[in-house]
Amino acid sequence: MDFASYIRDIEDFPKPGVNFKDITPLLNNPEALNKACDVLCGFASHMHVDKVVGVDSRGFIFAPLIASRIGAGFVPVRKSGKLPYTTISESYELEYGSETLEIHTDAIRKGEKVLVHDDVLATGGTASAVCKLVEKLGGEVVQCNFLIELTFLNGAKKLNGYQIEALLQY
Ligand SMILES: O=P(O)(O)OC[C@H]1O[C@H](OP(=O)(O)OP(=O)(O)O)[C@H](O)[C@@H]1O
Ligand SMILES: Nc1ncnc2[nH]cnc12
Repeated sequence: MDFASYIRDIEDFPKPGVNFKDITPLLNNPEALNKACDVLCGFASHMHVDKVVGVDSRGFIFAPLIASRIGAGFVPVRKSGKLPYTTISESYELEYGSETLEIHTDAIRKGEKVLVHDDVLATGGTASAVCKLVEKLGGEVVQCNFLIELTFLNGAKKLNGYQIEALLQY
């Protein structure tokens, strides 16, 4: 399937100079949505995964679908102030700003195998902050998987040592 034909480029969003990859046309098409989910699950078919961590907010679209299909639990990592129970946090820089992410302290147990999912890997700031949160709780990141990797922003370098998979690379 030509997944790239379902990704729309939006120039200068959310800031001048950023070419935003809009995934909503892919989500809007039932066949593309289902097949994209198949591929993302396929990336993890050879490994045991206890938890799939999805990143607020676009990471929440596929992460629970992947978790449900592969028989893992889903863990939301949220922007600060949104999670109600005890949290730990990490601050980071991303392609167009800076943010703080939080995770519930009881979301991952020591030794659990964790798949980190997000829609886009750009500079890698977000995903590397998520990996730090998982590891602070004693989890082992077995894969970071994305719908889209923007290779020219070198996010993979920031995730050095982690297995990275992406459905589409630009
Ligand atoms: O690799 P990076 O440079 O860190 O960028 C990638 C992150 O940027 C986007 O999230 P954003 O913070 O825009 O939030 P959203 O999902 O709520 O739109 C995207 O969904 C990733 O989480
Ligand atoms: N260029 C981009 N398009 C969509 N999401 C992003 N997150 C960070 N950079 C992005």
